[in-house]
Amino acid sequence: MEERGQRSNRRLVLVPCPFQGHITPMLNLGSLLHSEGFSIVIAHTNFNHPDPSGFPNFTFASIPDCLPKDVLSSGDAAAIFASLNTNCRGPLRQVLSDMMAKDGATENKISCVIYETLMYCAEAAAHYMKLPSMALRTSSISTQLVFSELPRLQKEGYFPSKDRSSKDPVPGAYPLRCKDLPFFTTDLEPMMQLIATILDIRTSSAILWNTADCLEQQLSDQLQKQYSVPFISLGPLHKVAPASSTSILEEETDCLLWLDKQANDSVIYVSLGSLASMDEGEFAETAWGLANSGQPFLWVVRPGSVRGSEWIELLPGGFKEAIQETGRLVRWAPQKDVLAHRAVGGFWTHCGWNSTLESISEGVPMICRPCFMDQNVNARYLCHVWRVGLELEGDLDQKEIEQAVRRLMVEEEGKEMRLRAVAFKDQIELSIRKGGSSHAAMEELVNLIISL
Ligand SMILES: O=c1ccn([C@@H]2O[C@H](COP(=O)(O)OP(=O)(O)O[C@H]3O[C@H](CO)[C@@H](O)[C@H](O)[C@H]3O)[C@@H](O)[C@H]2O)c(=O)[nH]1
Repeated sequence: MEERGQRSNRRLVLVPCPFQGHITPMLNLGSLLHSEGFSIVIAHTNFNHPDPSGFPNFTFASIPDCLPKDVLSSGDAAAIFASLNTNCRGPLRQVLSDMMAKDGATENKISCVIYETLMYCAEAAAHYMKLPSMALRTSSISTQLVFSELPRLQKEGYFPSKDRSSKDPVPGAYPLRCKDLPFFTTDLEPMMQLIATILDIRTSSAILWNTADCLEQQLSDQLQKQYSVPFISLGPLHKVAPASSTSILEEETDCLLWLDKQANDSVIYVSLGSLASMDEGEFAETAWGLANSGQPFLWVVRPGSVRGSEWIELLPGGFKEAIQETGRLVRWAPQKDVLAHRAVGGFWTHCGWNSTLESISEGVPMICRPCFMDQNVNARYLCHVWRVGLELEGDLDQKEIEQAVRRLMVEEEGKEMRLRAVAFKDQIELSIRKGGSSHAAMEELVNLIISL
């Protein structure tokens, strides 16, 4: 087998999708492959480009995405990804071609293009340039399995669900109920087309997953039957290859000092990730629900995440005074450090896949409040299959929030969830060590790249 020291002339071009929850796992993957001796190039869009200063060992190549402002501000995922892929196809081909021309007769060659499936134009660009490629999925295998069932469920009338609160089981999609099927905030047909494109791996040599076997092995075996290329489950990538900060927003790290002053497992951390938002009424209910729960809380209110305001202008009167002792609000937190802090005993999450993995990896149980897309599926698995979360359903109501916080943080039910979450944390730690499944997956990936 090729020695690690001989691999630096093998260049890997990584193409992330330019949103926080997608950039992070790709940069983690880059760090992992760099530690295996490969040279890493990040081919990124101008929009939301990652900060190269945290990655002195990587080369960064910019792709002009020309993403129109009105498409971006529409929040229409299908339109945004259609535009990104159409606009980036030519420039990405050019970036690859320039790199290959520069390489000339030297030994430093592109061994593989690894792209996030939402940047599917990279598969076509790599194929056109006769370069091998691999796809990285940044959401769960359970979600992909459900995505693959959507055309059938649409035909059978289960999707999109007519009643978004229906708890009727979905035939052939255990453990999902109608309300757990992915929820799209925009037109259905363009989203179905986008999903079909993501599912359709044409020329790539493997699908890489940011997941761990202790969570999704059975689902992986099931979905693998639909594909001829191997699945490689490398995650959780933030544990396997912690990269320096990949945050697009500035982290308010002094909240860690505030956490230092709190008792073990006492704080509920609240964050809806990088995209989800709430309206003014939901914001007020959340504020009072947290304040009245009696538990200390650290709440991320991302600028712009409360519709109609810049930041926290819409906080109800009297709230700031009420939480002086117990609460802390930040714009953006160092989430992984927060979840790893001994004082944090629970996480109210929107169930984005990164947040899900980051919480489970630290043994932190969750209040699950999914907003859209894959988050409903993740929430169902968290609450029903892995049993490390409780669901906060229906319209947000301060009394119900108070109750959910107490169930998770104080009551027996929450303690049992914490024990199960800690058991997953232990399994994950084993899986990333030598002899574990994610470690073995990394070796498989290295060998596959070398063999291409
Ligand atoms: O204050 C904060 C809040 C979040 N994060 C980080 O931001 C990321 C958020 O990712 P995720 O939890 O996956 O949520 P989204 O940003 O909403 O991610 C998008 O991408 C995910 C991966 O494909 C999908 O699962 C989600 O549904 C989709 O909305 C995580 O790594 C967090 O650690 C911080 O660092 N600080």
